[in-house]
Amino acid sequence: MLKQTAFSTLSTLDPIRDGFRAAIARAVATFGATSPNPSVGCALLDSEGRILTVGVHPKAGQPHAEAMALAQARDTGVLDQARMAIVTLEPCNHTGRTPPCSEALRNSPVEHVWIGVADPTPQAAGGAARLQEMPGGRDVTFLKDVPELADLYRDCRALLAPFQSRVTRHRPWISVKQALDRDSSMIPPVGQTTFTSEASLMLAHRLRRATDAIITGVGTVLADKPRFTVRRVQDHVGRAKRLLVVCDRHGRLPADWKAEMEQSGFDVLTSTDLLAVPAMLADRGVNWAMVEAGPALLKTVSEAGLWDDWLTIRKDGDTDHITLQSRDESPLRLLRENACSLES
Ligand SMILES: NC(=O)C1=CN([C@@H]2O[C@H](COP(=O)(O)OP(=O)(O)OC[C@H]3O[C@@H](n4cnc5c(N)ncnc54)[C@H](OP(=O)(O)O)[C@@H]3O)[C@@H](O)[C@H]2O)C=CC1
Ligand SMILES: Nc1c(N[C@@H]2O[C@H](COP(=O)(O)O)[C@@H](O)[C@H]2O)[nH]c(=O)[nH]c1=O
Repeated sequence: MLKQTAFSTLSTLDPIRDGFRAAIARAVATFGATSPNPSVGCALLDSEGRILTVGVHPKAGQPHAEAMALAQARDTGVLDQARMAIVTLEPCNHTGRTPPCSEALRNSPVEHVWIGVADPTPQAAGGAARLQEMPGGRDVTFLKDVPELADLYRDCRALLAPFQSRVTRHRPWISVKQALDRDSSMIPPVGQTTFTSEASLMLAHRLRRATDAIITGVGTVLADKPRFTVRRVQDHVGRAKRLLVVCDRHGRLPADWKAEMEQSGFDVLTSTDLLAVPAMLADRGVNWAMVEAGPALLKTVSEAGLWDDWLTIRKDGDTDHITLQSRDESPLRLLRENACSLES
């Protein structure tokens, strides 16, 4: 049952749940497009809990999710019906590249703001307090205070995890994707660079789309001459250049392959020290990086605890057996669970 407020006409949390689900699903599709900013979604609901519109932050420098949702509602003539805003991240309270979302919501008919997670940056935090400030204050509820919506709180943390990782740990969220053949070998048959199923490759390409950087080893480059492009799913239109870090201690990286990769939209960097790569990527605004490397580099990644989630795709008959080792707030779990929203 909802806490009764002067304006609350809802008798269940279902519309709030649906609003968060829609905002999260749409925001998941922006993974890989927003860095150095986070992926954020905002749903506007009317007094009956019907979703009026869902907005996302499409790209750094463009409007935030709240501003997008309010603009969409205005453009479609439903803004005056908006009573609740559901945002996966606390509305910002500062003038950055765009004006504060706390003010935009205060200037709207929205009476109640539901917030997924608090903003982890000191510059942007304070939006909830500003929304509640009298006179003209709005009701604010944080998901962490609603035990019935704990699953959505977890999903909002997963949505923010790449950004949160960069700003609080100065390293991107790091996802490993490892394909294993039936005999547990990572080495593809002669003449091939991959051996997993079409569905698994689709997931691998979704992960490429969602991440800002790929970390690989020079052994993989020499063996496979991989393309590392996003092919099986539609990539973000006009996305920033993706980074490719090749761990290479002895300058073995072929110059012609590097030039080809740069032509196909990568910024290619080399590193002689894998352990220094996370901070180097964070310096460049990378929120989420994936590792596509052979057994030698993966051994160090594992031993150094340099990963946040680890996807193992094991060939198993005609299908593959996929396991994900991760913490609660894994964005890769969220990506898998919301796969259909990526194709829309
Ligand atoms: N199944 C799968 O998921 C995948 C399979 N593969 C397969 O793996 C094989 C290649 O594996 P492998 O030879 O192990 O290649 P890797 O991609 O693991 O690259 C190994 C190289 O990385 C460099 N390196 C290792 N540790 C560090 C470190 N701490 N800092 C900096 N550089 C480091 C070393 O370069 P240096 O020699 O300069 O010291 C080493 O030779 C290929 O057959 C490929 O097809 C590749 C990717 C994924
Ligand atoms: N073998 C293997 C993978 N291997 C990774 O994919 C790279 C090839 O990428 P591309 O050139 O873009 O097709 C290869 O070099 C290695 O990094 N990936 C998988 O999803 N499944 C697989 O079975």
